[in-house]
Amino acid sequence: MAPDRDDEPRGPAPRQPRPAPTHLLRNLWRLRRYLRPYRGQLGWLLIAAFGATGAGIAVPLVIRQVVDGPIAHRDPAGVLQLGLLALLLGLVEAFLIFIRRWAQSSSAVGMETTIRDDLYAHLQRLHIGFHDRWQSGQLLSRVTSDLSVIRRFLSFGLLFLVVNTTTYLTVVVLLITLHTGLGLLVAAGAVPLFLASRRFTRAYLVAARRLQDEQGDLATLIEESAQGLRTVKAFGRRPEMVGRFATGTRQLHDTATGKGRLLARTSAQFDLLPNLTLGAVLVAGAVAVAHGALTIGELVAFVTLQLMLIWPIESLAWIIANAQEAITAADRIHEVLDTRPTVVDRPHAVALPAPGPTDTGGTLRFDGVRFNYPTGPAVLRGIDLTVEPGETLAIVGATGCGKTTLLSLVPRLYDVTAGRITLDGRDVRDIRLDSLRQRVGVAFEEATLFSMSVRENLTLGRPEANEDEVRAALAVAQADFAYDLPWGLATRIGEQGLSLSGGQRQRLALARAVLGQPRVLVLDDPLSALDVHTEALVEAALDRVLRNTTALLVVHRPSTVALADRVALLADGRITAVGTHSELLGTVPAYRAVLSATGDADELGLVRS
Ligand SMILES: Nc1ncnc2c1ncn2[C@@H]1O[C@H](COP(=O)(O)OP(=O)(O)OP(=O)(O)O)[C@@H](O)[C@H]1O
Repeated sequence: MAPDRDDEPRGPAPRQPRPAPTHLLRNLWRLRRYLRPYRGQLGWLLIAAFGATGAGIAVPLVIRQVVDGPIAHRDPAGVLQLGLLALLLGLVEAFLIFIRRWAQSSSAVGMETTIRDDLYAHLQRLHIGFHDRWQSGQLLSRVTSDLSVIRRFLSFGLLFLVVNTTTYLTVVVLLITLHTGLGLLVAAGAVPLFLASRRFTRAYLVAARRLQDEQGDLATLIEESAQGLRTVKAFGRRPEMVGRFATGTRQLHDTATGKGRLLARTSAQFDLLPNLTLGAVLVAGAVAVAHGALTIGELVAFVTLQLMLIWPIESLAWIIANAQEAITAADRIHEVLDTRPTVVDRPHAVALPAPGPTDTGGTLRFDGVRFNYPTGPAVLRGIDLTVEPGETLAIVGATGCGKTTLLSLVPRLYDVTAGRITLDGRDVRDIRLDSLRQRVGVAFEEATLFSMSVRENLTLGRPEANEDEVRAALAVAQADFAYDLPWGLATRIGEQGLSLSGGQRQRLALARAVLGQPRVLVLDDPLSALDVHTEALVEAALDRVLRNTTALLVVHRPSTVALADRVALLADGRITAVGTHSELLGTVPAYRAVLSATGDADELGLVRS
């Protein structure tokens, strides 16, 4: 529904103003494309469903024949004949129900899988800005519980809606044919049914959406506390977290109870109605039989047929509830599917030629680059900077001045708001994203590892890397410890790499960045978690890699500045000074102030000498 929501404020789950029900229905309708591959199966499903219903409806008509014919005329052979026909109809009904259920389950699960795959692929395509704003629990609940709701509706709710409505209309028409007055009495029951359904639909829609949103909030809370478990325990905040969770579950409980009560109230009304009309029909039917306006066989057939209306009417509340949940779930899913990725290939974007073995880094240039996050003030207000091929440029600046942001623009995790960044003279937006990201190796301060093997983590961006390249990358990052893990590089590391130390994670992330010698390296304080000794070893090894690579390096510690050929000072969204470390140390007091705030005087002196 919302086409692109980049302008929305950052915050908890993006919540939508309540859209009109017709608008919501459209989102459910749009999912019909997922039904297309199952057209054949669905055709069989409908034929089987209608056939089974037809066989069921025919049984009371056979009963009428039995009562008014062979039984009235004491003809045992006729009873046997019609009895066998009723049995046959019963068998046909059972067989068709089996076919329906079989077609139903395989097509519904298939559709759910396809939508889930599409949703996940779309989430991967979406820009970082989208993920900044959306709680992961809200995404998780969409990919899991919302899709299950839709599957339930497509496999049961929708089918029963069609079959039960058809059954209802067919039976009512048959009842009117059998006896107009009694038939119209039954048909009149549709009016209160319609009014109650309308009221229920409106209220249930709101409750269903609220429950789904709250489930998403709770999933976020679980995910956050699982990830931050160490912090929570270390600060002794367990009771608070348990309290927060209890508040969330209480809220969810109240909404679910309210929703359940709404359904129970309406179901009771729907249960009452067919029984009231049945009572009225029995009394009026007996009178009609007494006056000879109806045969006993017709009354038996009438009542048996009327009994067939009980399930369609009683199940109506459940079907409406299921449909409302599916409508809101489809709406929530389209909130994601309708968000267009903003960082995409431009129409004429080109792939860069494959780098040769003797290639060195390319020229990286920032040209009047400005950037602000959608909801914040300008972070970068006009950056002009050139990093020559093979040069290493360190970015130094006070905390929060925009160093990480500046680095994120190179592999296009975000796009510049104004100005441009070029690689060998070509705007990075004119380079195909996959090609650009192959050329640019990245390691951020927060080393993100996935719950897969060490090797898979290392070769994430370069699955084709061979054993020697992996070994070389691990050597640069001083991460040979990976070979000593229980299963070597095949060792599966826990979620977020939590089974490793911070320094080990950081070294693996650095190895991943340098794997395959990318032309441009973007490193955000890549050595911050290392001890002084390991840092020195990594620096020595990294120094060799950096000679052939254009590198942009965020540096907090003076010791890491040693890796850089030149340093740029970032302040107030601009580059206020560029030079060698010793030049800036001698001539720019702001530079010295920033570095002395992060490193000790000895370190400063060490680098100066
Ligand atoms: N995803 C985001 N959405 C909105 N604002 C953000 C986002 N990420 C960072 N910011 C803001 O942008 C500014 C620059 O952040 P950035 O992380 O680039 O600074 P930094 O210089 O790398 O900080 P540090 O040295 O502490 O790592 C900060 O004011 C921060 O609050």
